[in-house]
Amino acid sequence: MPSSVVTDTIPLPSPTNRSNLGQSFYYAGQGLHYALTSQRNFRIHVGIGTLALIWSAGVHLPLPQMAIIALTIGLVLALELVNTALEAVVDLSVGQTYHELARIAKDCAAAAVLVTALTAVGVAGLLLIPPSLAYRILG
Ligand SMILES: Nc1ncnc2c1ncn2[C@@H]1O[C@H](COP(=O)(O)OP(=O)(O)OP(=O)(O)O)[C@@H](O)[C@H]1O
Repeated sequence: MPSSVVTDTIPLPSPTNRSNLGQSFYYAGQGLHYALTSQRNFRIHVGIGTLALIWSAGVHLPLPQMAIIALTIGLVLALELVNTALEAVVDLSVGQTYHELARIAKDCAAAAVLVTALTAVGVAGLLLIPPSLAYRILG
């Protein structure tokens, strides 16, 4: 967690001020903003995902295949956000102290991101390399 994050506790606003739909989108946007500004890995995944989609469009990949690639990118980004949330909760509960369960929780969450990222690379390779080679050979 970045050292700039304020971890002091303050009272929550009353539930009525937190429960409407617009506010829910606002809070989700805040989460996205936090991940984009503080998590280097999240930015890398956004960049690679964008490149994969541009590549897909460049070789005129059919829409269903493009949708599969978009789905795997979304999965990686969503898990990266869950990983960030879990890191925050672990840090909240153990602070700066070493705890074996904290290590396991963080390592497993990081492994979950890694598994989906490797899967996304495999899927993108399978779907993008053949048409890219054909595109190159046929001009
Ligand atoms: N409180 C803790 N107790 C034990 N091990 C910890 C603890 N905090 C972190 N670790 C270990 O250090 C690793 C890195 O944790 P850290 O919180 O620095 O994540 P990070 O490197 O910021 O992850 P990311 O790059 O995804 O944000 C964890 O995967 C875990 O192995």
